[in-house]
Amino acid sequence: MKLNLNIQPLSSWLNVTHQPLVISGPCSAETEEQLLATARLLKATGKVSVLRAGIWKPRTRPGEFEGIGSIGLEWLNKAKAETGLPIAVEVANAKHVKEALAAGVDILWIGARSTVNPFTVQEIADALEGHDVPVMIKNPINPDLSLWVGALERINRAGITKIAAIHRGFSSFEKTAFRNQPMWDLAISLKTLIPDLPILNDPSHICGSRELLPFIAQKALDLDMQGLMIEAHIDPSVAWTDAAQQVTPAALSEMIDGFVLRKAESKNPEFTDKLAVMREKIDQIDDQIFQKLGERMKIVEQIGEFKRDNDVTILQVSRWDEILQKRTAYGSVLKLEKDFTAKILELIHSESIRKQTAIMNATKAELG
Ligand SMILES: O=C(O)C(=O)C[C@]1(C(=O)O)C=C[C@@H](O)C=C1
Repeated sequence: MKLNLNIQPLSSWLNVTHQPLVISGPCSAETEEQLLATARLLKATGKVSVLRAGIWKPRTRPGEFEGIGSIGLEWLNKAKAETGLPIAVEVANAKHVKEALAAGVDILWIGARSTVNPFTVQEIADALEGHDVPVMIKNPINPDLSLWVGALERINRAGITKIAAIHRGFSSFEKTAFRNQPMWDLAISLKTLIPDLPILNDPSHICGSRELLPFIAQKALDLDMQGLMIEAHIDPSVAWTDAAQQVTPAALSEMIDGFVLRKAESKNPEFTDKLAVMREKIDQIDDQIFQKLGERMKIVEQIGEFKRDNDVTILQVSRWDEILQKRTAYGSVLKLEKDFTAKILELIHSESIRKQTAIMNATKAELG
């Protein structure tokens, strides 16, 4: 399924001065000096297209630094005047939107803790009505694609067509090396649902620590994401917020130099010919897989009828266990990941159960 949003291509509203698009700046604007010094160095790299800074910070606990507030808009404008970089800030309510628009902020973004709440997103959307400002929408903290889509729709319905999504990872109880789980599948599903939507990646919030940044940023680029938002600070060791995930402008510049830029397609005929041959093979194999799945389901239906006529239960735990063990072992011989095999088998089993349940519950009339 595709969703129809009225979206302008990123290139029509954002001047990307260096590939890939990098939006950078401190997690928080702390002082005028810190912001200006960071902005100057970022500009000097020649690799940053937009300056970002948080001035209203949604913090988990009260009493933490909650952002420098509106004065930060003046500092951002000074940085803009000096460097020529367009400026971006996070907005979380109508008051923020009004102040940011009055200050001439070039790009607004909605944070993960706001996207999660449709009331907040609607309040922001209402405040945006009649303005032609670009808006970037981070994924909600929880892995709920509909909430993310809903937020994009609300902003789009307010008449905003310069829209992008930002993938910043998802909160989870699971303890891993990441601060927020990337769950790439969700970003891929969003792109599949709204192909015109530019999606940027925010490796800083996914990683939570600067060491992992290049790996996640490269993966995002390899997944054809259209840009990166990476936090940078003149001296991350003394940053007031998110010190572990910020990098110096020099480190950012080095990281960008290390990226391998891959294009979505190649026009080289040698490449396209070989790819076409390999894709033809994939098409044939997929046809065979579906043919076999269809055949399997026919037998599952026959078993369902047989069970119904003999009053035998649908679920057969020991048989299914036997299948799981055999197929998993065979899968690993074929170098298939255990997880992958398990997911496919689970899907097949639940479809078998669905089909047999329908057969068991069919009325005599339906059976003919
Ligand atoms: O073997 C059966 O009894 C079936 O109905 C087939 C099947 C399967 O899909 O392989 C389906 C449901 C059972 O739980 C076990 C296996």
